[in-house]
Amino acid sequence: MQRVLTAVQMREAEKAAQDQHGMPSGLLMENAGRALAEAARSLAGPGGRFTVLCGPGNNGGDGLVAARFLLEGGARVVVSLVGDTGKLTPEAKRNLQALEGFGESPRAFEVLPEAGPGDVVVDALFGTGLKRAPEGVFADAIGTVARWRRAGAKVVAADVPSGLQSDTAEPFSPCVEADVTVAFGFVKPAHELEPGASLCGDVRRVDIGLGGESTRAVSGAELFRVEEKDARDALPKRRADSHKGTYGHVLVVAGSPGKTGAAAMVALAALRSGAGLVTVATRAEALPWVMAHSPEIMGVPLPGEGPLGKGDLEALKAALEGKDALVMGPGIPRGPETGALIGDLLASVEVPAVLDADALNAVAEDLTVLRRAKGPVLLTPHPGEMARLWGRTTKDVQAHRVGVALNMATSLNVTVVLKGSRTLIAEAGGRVYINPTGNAGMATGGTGDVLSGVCGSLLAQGIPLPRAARTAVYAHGLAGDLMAQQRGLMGLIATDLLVGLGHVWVRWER
Ligand SMILES: NC(=O)C1=CN([C@@H]2O[C@H](COP(=O)(O)OP(=O)(O)OC[C@H]3O[C@@H](n4cnc5c(N)ncnc54)[C@H](O)[C@@H]3O)[C@@H](O)[C@H]2O)[C@@H](O)CC1
Ligand SMILES: [K+]
Repeated sequence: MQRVLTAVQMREAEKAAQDQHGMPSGLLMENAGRALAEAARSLAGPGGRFTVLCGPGNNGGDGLVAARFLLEGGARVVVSLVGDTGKLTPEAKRNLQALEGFGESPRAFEVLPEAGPGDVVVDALFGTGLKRAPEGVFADAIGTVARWRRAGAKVVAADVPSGLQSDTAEPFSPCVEADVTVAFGFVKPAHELEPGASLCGDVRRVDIGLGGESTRAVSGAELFRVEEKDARDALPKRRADSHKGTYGHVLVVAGSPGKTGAAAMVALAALRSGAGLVTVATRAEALPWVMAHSPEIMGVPLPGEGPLGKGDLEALKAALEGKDALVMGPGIPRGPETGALIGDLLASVEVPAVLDADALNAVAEDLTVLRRAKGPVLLTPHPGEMARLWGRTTKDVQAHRVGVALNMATSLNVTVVLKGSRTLIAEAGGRVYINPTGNAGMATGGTGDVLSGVCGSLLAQGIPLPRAARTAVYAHGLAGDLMAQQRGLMGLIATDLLVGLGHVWVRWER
């Protein structure tokens, strides 16, 4: 799986490469600059000119190396050192001298020739060392890059587009918008999380001699990007001599009059993701409507009326007998006792449980009920539900997605799937996974119900948390990506994902 490193972890990786593998830091910069030059060359039109803007830190040093390689290849190159040249890092200074040895002296960026179609601008102003919003001459330089890009020039960013905060993926104003970003050694949160990811353009990660996955960074949360192989390898093999009992029985507690479709989508997603059997438990008045959606769905009526409460405990415990996973929440009738009911239920059974939608809103009133759970628990909030769980605004959640998901997972000892563009999967104790699949077409009612069904299905088939959650999230997003090719982002609806899941499994079963 691909590691995603923070700025502090990058420095640790650099130090480890020096101490453990004897890599001189100058060689790391040399490798970074050479890869940057290659990327720049790949974007240029015939006869295009290269403009390299270098800042005062090591990011600027990478730009100076790139300029030297471009010159060596015979390209037309102009270089500018932006800011106080007296503050250059020793490594950048050495590369400035080497560049001058090639006969190219940096100029003030204000006097550089305009760039347009066929030309390439190399943005090496700031990388992971950016500390505050770019101002003065730096802001002017970033503004100039934007003007050149509007005129048709391509922009390649060294490591991180300048102005983008590497650890949070939040841009300062102004911020470079790149066509290609060359990520040195490891990808960073800025490349993988929104809104940063959209500002990076096409991200190309290159090895520069940091020692790959063997370099263990220790500080802070461990971040990873979910890879397709990881998700695919988690799937159980369907053996020829297996039967429906081999693949688990999911109990879905979902639906109410007016929301029977939610229960049906959970159940169908579970069936379409390999579970052997799926039973829906819901109020008697809603049950026939849920079951009418598909003959494969089995049902158990919950006696009583109105919101789910403590009076439903015994019926739910009975319904859970012989089941391998529970999915609870989409479309349930919620009342003042629903949170306590969920707490009592989780305290009395050991099956893995997925809580979604109104089950999350119910436990938000008293999160401590989750601490009594006997089995593994997965929460799948969207940002609004997470805001209720955390007692803050949705905006706060979105601004601190990694930290919020990780804190919730660790403090409650559960796995958390925080939905949204680049869904996060956080496990108790410090690991957060970033999912790369999915698209804006999936911002439509019911896609969350489908996800909770896939999660429950994989859990029932014996894939443990948090791996089941990673696999489900990846597959669900990929289903959306494949179906968007047929429906368009505008036309995609939740039940399309049930078809899309089929395409995912075909692709992975090959
Ligand atoms: N860590 C590694 O292993 C490697 C890092 N390399 C490069 O080094 C970069 C990090 O270098 P640095 O730590 O020197 O950081 P940067 O080059 O990103 O920038 C740091 C410099 O900019 C100044 N600065 C920060 N924000 C500013 C602002 N808003 N206005 C004005 N000045 C500001 C700082 O005071 C410092 O002088 C990486 O992004 C990468 O490009 C590469 O050379 C290869 C190896
Ligand atoms: K940069």
